[in-house]
Amino acid sequence: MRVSRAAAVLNDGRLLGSGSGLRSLGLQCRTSASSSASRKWPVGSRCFSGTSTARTAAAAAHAALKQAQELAAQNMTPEVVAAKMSPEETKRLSTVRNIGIAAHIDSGKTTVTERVLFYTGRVKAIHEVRGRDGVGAKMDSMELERERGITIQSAATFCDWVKKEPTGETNTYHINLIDTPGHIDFTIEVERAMRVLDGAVMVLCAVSGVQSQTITVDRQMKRYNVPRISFVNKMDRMGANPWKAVEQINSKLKIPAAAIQVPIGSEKEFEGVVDLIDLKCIRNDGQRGVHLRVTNEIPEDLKELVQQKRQELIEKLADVDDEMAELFLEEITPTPEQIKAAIRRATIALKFSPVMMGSALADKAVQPMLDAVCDFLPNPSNVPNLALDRSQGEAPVHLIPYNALPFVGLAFKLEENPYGQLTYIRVYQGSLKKGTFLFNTRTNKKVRIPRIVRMHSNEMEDVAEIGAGEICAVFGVECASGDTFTDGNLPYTMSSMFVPDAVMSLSIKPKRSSDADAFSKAMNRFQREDPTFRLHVDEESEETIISGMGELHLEIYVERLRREYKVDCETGQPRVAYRETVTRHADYDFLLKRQTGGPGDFARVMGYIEPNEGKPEENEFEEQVVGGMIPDKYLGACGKGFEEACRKGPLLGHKVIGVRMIVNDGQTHVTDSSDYAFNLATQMAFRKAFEDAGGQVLEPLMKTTITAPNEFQGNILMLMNKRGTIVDTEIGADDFTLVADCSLNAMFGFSSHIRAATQGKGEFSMEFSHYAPAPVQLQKELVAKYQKELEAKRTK
Ligand SMILES: Nc1nc2c(ncn2[C@@H]2O[C@H](COP(=O)(O)OP(=O)(O)OP(=O)(O)O)[C@@H](O)[C@H]2O)c(=O)[nH]1
Repeated sequence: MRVSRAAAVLNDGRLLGSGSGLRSLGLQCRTSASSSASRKWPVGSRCFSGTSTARTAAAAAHAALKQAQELAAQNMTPEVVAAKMSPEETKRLSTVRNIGIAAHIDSGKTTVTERVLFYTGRVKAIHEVRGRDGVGAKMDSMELERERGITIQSAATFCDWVKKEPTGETNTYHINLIDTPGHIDFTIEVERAMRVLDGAVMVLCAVSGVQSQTITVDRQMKRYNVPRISFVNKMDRMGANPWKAVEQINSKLKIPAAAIQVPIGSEKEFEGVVDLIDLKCIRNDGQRGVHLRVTNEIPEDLKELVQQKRQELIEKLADVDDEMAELFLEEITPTPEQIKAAIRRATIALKFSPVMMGSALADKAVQPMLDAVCDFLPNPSNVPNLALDRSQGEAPVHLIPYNALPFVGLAFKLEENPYGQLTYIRVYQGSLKKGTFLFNTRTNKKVRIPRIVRMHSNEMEDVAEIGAGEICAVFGVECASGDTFTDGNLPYTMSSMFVPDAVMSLSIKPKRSSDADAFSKAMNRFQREDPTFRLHVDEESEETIISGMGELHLEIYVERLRREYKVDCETGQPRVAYRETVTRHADYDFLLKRQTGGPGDFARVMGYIEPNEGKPEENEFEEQVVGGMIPDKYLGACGKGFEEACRKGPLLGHKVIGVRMIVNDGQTHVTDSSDYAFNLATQMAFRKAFEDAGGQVLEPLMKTTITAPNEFQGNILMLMNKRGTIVDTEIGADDFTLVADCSLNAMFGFSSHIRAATQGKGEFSMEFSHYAPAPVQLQKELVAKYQKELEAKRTK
């Protein structure tokens, strides 16, 4: 028997399944295989019976299930899926876009989104981020966001874009849009957006180009195979250079990219763009640039550049697209339609990113970017979406965004608002009607959907039904972030998103004891909404500890407590989330024998602990007892004892990871043995063996990306030598990028060091990479401090 429960509990916060299995099957997957053991579901086991209406419903459900499984059983490309859909479905889906806007901090995501909402008629007036009118951008609805001018939570909205096609006809595209935060501390917001979106607009600053956080966002887009177009914003700024951004997308992000526009004028004189595909000039006119003035006359001084950049675009496309390569080899000049089709194919195939440019703040060239969203980003049927069929050993199956098929959706975000709990759902298959029942595949519970809304930042619009491939929010549904919902007939589950481990913690307590209720209410809510925010009570110090992705992340929650719940808190110093592990094999033989009058406690456990080879962040418990020396009924208690011991390591009281514990022998007593005794004996045996097995403190290493002008390279190298291991450097024409694995401990206060070393021109971003042994001296100091604290408590 293999008890894997310990691993499941201890690995909270890790990637829920890796997806590599699917990839190795040759499937381009956007999901990852869940590793959880599956209960086998008999297909169609939830049958209707009784009335004839019910029987008709049962027959319909059965037919739909069969159709879904037949379609899913074929290894379909999105084209085949599209061919199977009715013309009405194909038409509906062809105009749906689910997109995210993601970028480095302050690149202008929110400002761009505000223009998108204005030009699509979603908002009547434009309000700027930290604008003088004091209103703030629509998508930064939280008071804190407006005050600080940063996005903390991703916000969803939708709008309709009426696109003029080259033929003169118009098509209305329905765009679901998510504006995501730029700060790494709120990275979970980007992760969950990427998990459910079909495409993205990557915004870059025309002066800074690819920045440290652009690289992180790029990794997230790659993790979920999200096709993207790029928008070089801030073309009105001094020093704007879109060509540097294009070069850096190619060199730093390693994505073949080419501009599809050329700027007309630059900096303060920036007027608009020349479209390299249709060879037209596009300028904005009217208040807030609502009108587009499109002309065929290309300014004389731009003609050569336009020629050169158009040729570069065609050559780049020929590198990544077969049809374009053929035309290129035959020296045929492609038509605008052929170029557009090649860009669309290559973008959706993740081989290319078309680059546009403009200035959101100056209301210039945003509309062509919206056209590009429709032209080049996929509709929901263009990207494969997989679920796991639990009736077939979790075999991957394609979901088809077809309204008539049984429902499958993923709850990707929870949020509490004054009307109750709101759950954001991406509908992958089937449609969702108000009042219907859905089945939560994790809890096996049926839930009624009383209300469906479409979100527009913090406002909402009620709808009666939402179609396949769309995003909506529902009220009154008890669930967790990442739960799969089906109609109850499909034994499908979808994998969830990547949840990074918390790396920083601090102690917190309300200043007034009367605030305890409000405090715990707020904490419950924050934890439900944000899987990277955790809370626990330290048993020894009895302190409440919150942990998260960084100082800003925790600071924002402390501030939200004060503002939204009127709870003022005292906080301790930020602490690093260390881990503990073992370095070698050690045997144990532990006897617990206590007689304190009445029934005693007796349990003997024998075996060994060792490093969990190949799984350094997981724990595993295994029993190899022969001859029933420990009966089955106590082995479960041993497993639990191991889990409990791993929650609080012997060295520092931090979590234990990467340890395997084997129980292979033991002894019981007729009257004094119990679950309690075996649980306790295992914990004590573990603690003792931990010492013999070379216990070690691990510290989080952060993948740190630094970008700065080239002249500061020496200074940065000096800074980093003390802090970590440099894993990559890349020197561009003006600035360089350095990637290093740094100990989080060494990074406290790093922002002021980097500012001093680069005259404020350098910047950095950090994300958790892995755990590694802490320096020996630090380990000694930490252990000594912890043991002293324990001793002080014992003698108190
Ligand atoms: N000059 C210039 N400034 C811009 C432009 N777009 C945005 N800005 C300014 O850049 C700053 C940041 O803009 P935001 O839209 O908040 O950027 P963001 O990427 O959403 O920021 P975070 O979500 O906090 O990462 C604001 O002061 C904007 O007014 C632009 O096209 N030109």
